[in-house]
Amino acid sequence: MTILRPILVMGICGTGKSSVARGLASCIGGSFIEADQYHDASSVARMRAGQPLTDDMRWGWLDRLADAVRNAPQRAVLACSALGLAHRDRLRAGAGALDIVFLHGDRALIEARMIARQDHYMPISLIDSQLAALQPPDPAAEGALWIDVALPLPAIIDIAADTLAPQAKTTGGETE
Ligand SMILES: Nc1ncnc2c1ncn2[C@@H]1O[C@H](COP(=O)(O)OP(=O)(O)O)[C@@H](O)[C@H]1O
Ligand SMILES: O=C(O)[C@H](O)[C@@H](O)[C@H](O)[C@H](O)COP(=O)(O)O
Repeated sequence: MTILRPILVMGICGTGKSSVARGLASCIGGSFIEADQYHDASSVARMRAGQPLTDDMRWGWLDRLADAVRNAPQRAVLACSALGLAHRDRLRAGAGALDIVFLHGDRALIEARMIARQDHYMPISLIDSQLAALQPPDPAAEGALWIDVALPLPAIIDIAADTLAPQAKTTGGETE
């Protein structure tokens, strides 16, 4: 039996983390984990008010996420911004080594998608602080697959599944 690494789908707000991670988990028989659901209420209120989180507000959140990844019944597929190297290191400290899908793209495109997105607490004004905090993951050192979000969602999911879980994709399951 092969031990597969959990998958982190990361990027700034509006890049499609939730959409890609949900679709990828469904495609490979993994467990989708949505980081937005692990914030405490004060963090959500702060972002809703247009204030970025500080690292002190992020550590506990990242630790809860690492627990969720470790305890996932199937291969975890985590949608989480994980903008900085220190944030990813914190996840890895609790959850072990990760495969990474890094969603990146044109700022204007991402902004347009955030404007079109309904019912989300994250204001468009936080794009700038997200970009300032972003430390793109090194493809070699961190094992990160970079995908341009200009691609259609099904194509992004296909590339990620083909690269990170080809057997699960073709067999419809992870056990072997
Ligand atoms: N590849 C894509 N092409 C077109 N629209 C997309 C794509 N990925 C995501 N979207 C849309 O963009 C918006 C932001 O996606 P979402 O998954 O909420 O991003 P994030 O979780 O990174 O904030 C949503 O309305 C989603 O339906
Ligand atoms: O989908 C989004 O818009 C983001 O994922 C957002 O909801 C997330 O909660 C923040 O990114 C907080 O975390 P950071 O400030 O560490 O990115």
